[in-house]
Amino acid sequence: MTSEAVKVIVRCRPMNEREKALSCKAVISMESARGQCFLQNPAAAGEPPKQFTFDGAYYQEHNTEQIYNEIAYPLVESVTEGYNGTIFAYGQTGSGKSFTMQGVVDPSTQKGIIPRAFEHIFESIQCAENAKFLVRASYLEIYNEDIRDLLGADTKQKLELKEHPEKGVYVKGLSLHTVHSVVQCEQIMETGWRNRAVGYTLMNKDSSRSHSVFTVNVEIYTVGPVEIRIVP
Ligand SMILES: Nc1ncnc2c1ncn2[C@@H]1O[C@H](COP(=O)(O)OP(=O)(O)OP(=O)(O)O)[C@@H](O)[C@H]1O
Repeated sequence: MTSEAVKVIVRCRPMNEREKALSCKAVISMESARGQCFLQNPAAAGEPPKQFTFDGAYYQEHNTEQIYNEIAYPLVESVTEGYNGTIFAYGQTGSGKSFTMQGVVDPSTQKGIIPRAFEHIFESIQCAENAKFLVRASYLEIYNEDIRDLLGADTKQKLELKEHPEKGVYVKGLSLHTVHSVVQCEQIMETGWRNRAVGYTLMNKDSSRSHSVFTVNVEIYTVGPVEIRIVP
């Protein structure tokens, strides 16, 4: 387990074509080894930059493989051991949340955190001795305060947020899909992705315009001394 319960990292993407065409200047610089990020006010060039420190600072040349290995790997590893974990991407439209979480196939170093987590989980399952696993996935979207099941029979139907005294907060009626392989996980991710509300913003022509939560639920049945750990 890592020492801290919550880690915060920052990632800066390269300029897009629109920003290049407008001759935009980068106001961010980073000292990645120290997790430091510097913001220069372009209207006050003489002033020292504002400085922020994170658990990780990833600049334009860094890729998702590095971010996964350094940040996500220990968290996903702990999930395969029976703990809960969440990876949460936050940022304005066009900042690269989908690029980091979902990623691209080419180059392979930029494959997203979600497909990397699939591979990681199924590799752990293959290596595990004396344990059986049940892996299920769900994918929901929050758009204009409404919750929709991206993998449900009716993806337009609004679902309700409920609270259970033992289970905690949950979405009533959200479908759970049993998956047996990385390929099945990828298919589910693609299906859900196609059902998301997309649109155009000035910053991003393929903006998702919504929040989404992809959950992998791993149940571990240890064979031998009776022990069952359920990871929602
Ligand atoms: N690290 C990166 N390297 C190269 N291209 C990137 C990087 N991050 C983002 N991009 C590109 O920038 C564009 C916007 O990224 P993305 O769609 O991931 O933003 P987003 O934060 O998910 O936006 P929205 O909230 O509008 O859905 C995409 O074309 C994506 O390919």
